[in-house]
Amino acid sequence: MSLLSVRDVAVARGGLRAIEGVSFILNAGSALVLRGPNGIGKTTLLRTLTGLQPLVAGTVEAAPDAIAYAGHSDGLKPALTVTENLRFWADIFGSREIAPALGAMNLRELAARPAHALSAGQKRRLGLARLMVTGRPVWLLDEPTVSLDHDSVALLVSMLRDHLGRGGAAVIATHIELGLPEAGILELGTFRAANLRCESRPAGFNEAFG
Ligand SMILES: Nc1ncnc2c1ncn2[C@@H]1O[C@H](COP(=O)(O)OP(=O)(O)OP(=O)(O)O)[C@@H](O)[C@H]1O
Repeated sequence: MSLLSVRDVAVARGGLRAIEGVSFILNAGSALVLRGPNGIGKTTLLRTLTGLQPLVAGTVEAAPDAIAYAGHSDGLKPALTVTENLRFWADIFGSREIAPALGAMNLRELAARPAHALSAGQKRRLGLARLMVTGRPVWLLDEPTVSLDHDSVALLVSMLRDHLGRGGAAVIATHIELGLPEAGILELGTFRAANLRCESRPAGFNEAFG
């Protein structure tokens, strides 16, 4: 089942076209890693897919309220504790429980600590745990490993795998090797990008279709 369909998309930032010709289909259980040099337009593409800025060209199809975005900012409420932050977002998204999210990113021991008193990596873990309480199937992640130590990157990958295993999907912009070999890879170059179809398959599944 296709969760996100991106066809011949072009995006722009600051009035300048960043990239164009981006096409991929993301099916349930699949992940796509966006790669490319600084400034090529990975953030711009994710922001556009999320709906934070308009498309320059092309089409993006996803079910209503299917997308959860984790950008560079963790989007935390500094005065609220870890638990209260997750409860806040759970209430917004209509989720019932936050315990799995606390566990997934190893936040139980920090549950009562205000977000302003967390380290950078701990804040990032909380920001990522928020994805789980959205209940949304398509996660768009912009440099999710920033500030994370080795063990926390492993937690993120484990959380991603669980999400994919439950029929979710993810697009991840990252400069590091995540250790998620089942993910497709989209290399972004100036004004062009490879076309991909990402399906739920056990191993690497890059497949050109355009
Ligand atoms: N607020 C802004 N106003 C104008 N131009 C911007 C703005 N933010 C980014 N840009 C420009 O848009 C282009 C794409 O930036 P973008 O942040 O999407 O790149 P990126 O691939 O995510 O980079 P990085 O790997 O450094 O995170 C760059 O040339 C950048 O200078």
